[in-house]
Amino acid sequence: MAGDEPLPGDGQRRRYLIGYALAPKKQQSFIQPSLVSRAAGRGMDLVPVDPSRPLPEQGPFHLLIHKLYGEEWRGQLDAFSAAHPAVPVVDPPHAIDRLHNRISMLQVVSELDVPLHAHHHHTFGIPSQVVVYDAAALSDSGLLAALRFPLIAKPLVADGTAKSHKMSLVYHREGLRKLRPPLVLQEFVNHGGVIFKVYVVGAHVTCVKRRSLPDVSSDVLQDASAEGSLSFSQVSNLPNERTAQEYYDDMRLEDAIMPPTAFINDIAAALRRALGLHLFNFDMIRDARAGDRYLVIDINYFPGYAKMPGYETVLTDFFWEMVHKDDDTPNLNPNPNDEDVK
Ligand SMILES: Nc1ncnc2c1ncn2[C@@H]1O[C@H](COP(=O)(O)OP(=O)(O)OP(=O)(O)O)[C@@H](O)[C@H]1O
Ligand SMILES: O=P(O)(O)O[C@H]1[C@H](O)[C@@H](O)[C@H](OP(=O)(O)O)[C@@H](OP(=O)(O)O)[C@H]1O
Ligand SMILES: [Mg+2]
Ligand SMILES: [Mg+2]
Repeated sequence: MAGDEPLPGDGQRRRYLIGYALAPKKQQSFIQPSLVSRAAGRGMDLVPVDPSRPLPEQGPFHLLIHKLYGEEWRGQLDAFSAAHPAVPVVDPPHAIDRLHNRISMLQVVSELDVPLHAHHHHTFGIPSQVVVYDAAALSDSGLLAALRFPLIAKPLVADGTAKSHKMSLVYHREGLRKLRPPLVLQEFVNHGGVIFKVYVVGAHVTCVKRRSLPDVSSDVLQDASAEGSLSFSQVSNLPNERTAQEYYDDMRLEDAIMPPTAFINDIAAALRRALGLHLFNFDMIRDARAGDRYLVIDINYFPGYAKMPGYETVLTDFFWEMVHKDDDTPNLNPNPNDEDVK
């Protein structure tokens, strides 16, 4: 079995097998040779899991990481956990489910318990939003009364498909007609064209700045002849081609001041506890109307970690912690003859 074979010159060291079950695109971006070799250097072998084959035929694993959906896969994971309760599965499907709906995703943020007194005048929350299940509701003025234009229309379901990332910026009521429910209508909040992406890997937290949508001026909102809406997709993930406007945006990106580290860390830790997840990121914007107020607008399961600085080290440390979770003496060399799965 691959994971039980000692490497040449590594005879004294126990090896650990980490199974990953990822869609081909995710596998390509996440499983970089630099990550594989760093993990291997610490005794952990990353091996692909074939979701179409029974898990017991593969492994034995000391840790499973995954970003796959569907009943069949879920059944596989449930059976695996029942047979090997001590082997961590990162993360439990029921906990990931909450991030597949843009209402339940942000509900967690509104219920977070973070001791804000520790952060002076920094506060956080979510933008005002309503869920729309059918087209008739789009002309219900009662439903929209609680919201101020411009709005962002987001597909209710966030399941990783291209469709789930297709958004529209809606300037006035007329622009609502083109929309296809089920969706979330969320207030667009001006934030200086910069978002803060906070990557969480277990206890590790990294915040990076990314380009976002530019602010909407009151002129645009008052221009009745302008288009009622504008469609876009994954603005914070666009390729690096630069127009003149984008050069300008990048200058603003460099100038943008990061939120205080302790503030971000406290939100991340509280989210991690509330969600019961180890691997996710969240997007935060700074409300331009109230300088120290931050709004969480999106949470993603198992995001593009390869874009995070130093991802190999961070992920390798995380894997190490997970495979040694139940050890009494985590930093000592384990018994080389102990080949059992924990
Ligand atoms: N309420 C808002 N106010 C202002 N800008 C917003 C708001 N919501 C979203 N945006 C902008 O739209 C972008 C896309 O929104 P969101 O992050 O919800 O979509 P997503 O497709 O889930 O993104 P990701 O690729 O991170 O999964 C954000 O990165 C941000 O630039
Ligand atoms: O399409 P789904 O399964 O929802 O996942 C995406 C997330 O929504 C994005 O947030 C990831 O990009 P960022 O890591 O830049 O947030 C994005 O990263 P990737 O495209 O590099 O894998 C994806 O993880
Ligand atoms: Mg986002
Ligand atoms: Mg998202």
